[in-house]
Amino acid sequence: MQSPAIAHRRFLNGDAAATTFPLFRLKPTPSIASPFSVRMSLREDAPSLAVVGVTGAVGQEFLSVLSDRNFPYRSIKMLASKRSAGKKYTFEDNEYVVEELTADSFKDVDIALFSAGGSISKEFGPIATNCGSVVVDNSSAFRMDDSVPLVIPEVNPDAMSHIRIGSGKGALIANPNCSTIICLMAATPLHRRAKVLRMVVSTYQAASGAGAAAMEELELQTREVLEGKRPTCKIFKQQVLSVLLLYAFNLFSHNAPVLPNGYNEEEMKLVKETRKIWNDKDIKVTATCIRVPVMRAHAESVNLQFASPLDEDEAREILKKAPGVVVIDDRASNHFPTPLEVSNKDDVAVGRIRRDESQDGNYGFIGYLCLWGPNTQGGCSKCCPDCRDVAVIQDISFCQVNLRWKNVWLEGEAEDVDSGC
Ligand SMILES: NC(=O)C1=CN([C@@H]2O[C@H](COP(=O)(O)OP(=O)(O)OC[C@H]3O[C@@H](n4cnc5c(N)ncnc54)[C@H](OP(=O)(O)O)[C@@H]3O)[C@@H](O)[C@H]2O)C=CC1
Ligand SMILES: N[C@@H](CC(=O)OP(=O)(O)O)C(=O)O
Repeated sequence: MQSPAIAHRRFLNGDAAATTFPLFRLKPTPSIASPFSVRMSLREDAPSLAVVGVTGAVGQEFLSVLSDRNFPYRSIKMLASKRSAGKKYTFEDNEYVVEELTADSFKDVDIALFSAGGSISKEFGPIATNCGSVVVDNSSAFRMDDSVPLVIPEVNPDAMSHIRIGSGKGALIANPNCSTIICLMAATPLHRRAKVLRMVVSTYQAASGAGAAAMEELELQTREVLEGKRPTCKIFKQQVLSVLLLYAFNLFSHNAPVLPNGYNEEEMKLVKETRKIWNDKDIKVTATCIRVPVMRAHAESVNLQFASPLDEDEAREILKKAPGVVVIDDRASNHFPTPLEVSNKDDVAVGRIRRDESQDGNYGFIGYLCLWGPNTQGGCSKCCPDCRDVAVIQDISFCQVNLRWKNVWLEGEAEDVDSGC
């Protein structure tokens, strides 16, 4: 049996020889470059970037999206732990050496994309902003900090409208949890029309959300089980007793720690982050998060209760027009979103759209969402030279690389600020 290509490896294995991008591409329809298209990503007038956690699943996805979007940059620093220092990657025909992340890493860095875990963000995020970098942080470290915007570009871009890249003034932008992003990408357009009072979410989360090691373990365990071998279990453990969990051919409650109220942290992120992003402390949200043996692309069932009636057909039309959302909802052929179908696609796919018959009138709605990784809706990361919208990277699913910073880059003159670096 041939090994399925795991896209997170596309820049990995760079130890000895430089790795050429891309090792694996899962894009169903490879784009055919127009004879007139000119790659303009590497350019002197573009921001300098740093990717913190570049060797990880999310970091690799950052690189992939930067490349796919033709994101403009004048330089990229590839940063990871001491373990990875010295690894070489080839990205867009240039060779890079992974550097150890240190307090000196952010000199002259305009945009720092962080995906090395919460503790690294807590330690190095402020260092980077003091150096004048705009940090897009994928961890949960600053999400609930009142002074830090928690942004889904399609939902609440205004929350970061005051931030300017290249101004010399650093800033932090937090990326929501992947399950929150998926849910709100679809629920927000409906919320704007009929006001959501209550939301019940059940998730089916892929291995990718747990990092590169979990993806590798799922693949390995699957092989071992099929070959009749004892499966290797290292990644997922039960809380307290540390009993190891078999992931292949199984599913279990999300591996995030369970809190005293019985919810796990992943579930409570959905609750708290929704309130912050919608700026609505009264919104009622309840969630159940489950890890399923799918390599990538999270799925969710979302049940909404509205303040005003909303007709099913109108809901479908709203979703069809929603930025970053695609409707796959063919009842006749039982064709709805699947993780495999959305893998490597940009949009949140929504299907199973139907009135909730357990609620009176048209006040209830059920949908099923599926999403993989990068989500840029009409993002200007294509970067025509006069384009003033620049993509923003944000993390969706395991990468949630959804870079759409409205009017952040190329706006205003850089101020002469002493960054202290
Ligand atoms: N917003 C969201 O929904 C999601 C956010 N995330 C965030 O991204 C983080 C990374 O996820 P993922 O890529 O899946 O994890 P991986 O385990 O695949 O990668 C971890 C990365 O962090 C780096 N790292 C670890 N320790 C250090 C250190 N001391 N100094 C510098 N770099 C270090 C690793 O480098 P090395 O290879 O050298 O060890 C590696 O590049 C998560 O911890 C989470 O905070 C992840 C998934 C979803
Ligand atoms: N949401 C990821 C875990 C994660 O990294 O979440 P967060 O970004 O909130 O730390 C998952 O699928 O498990």
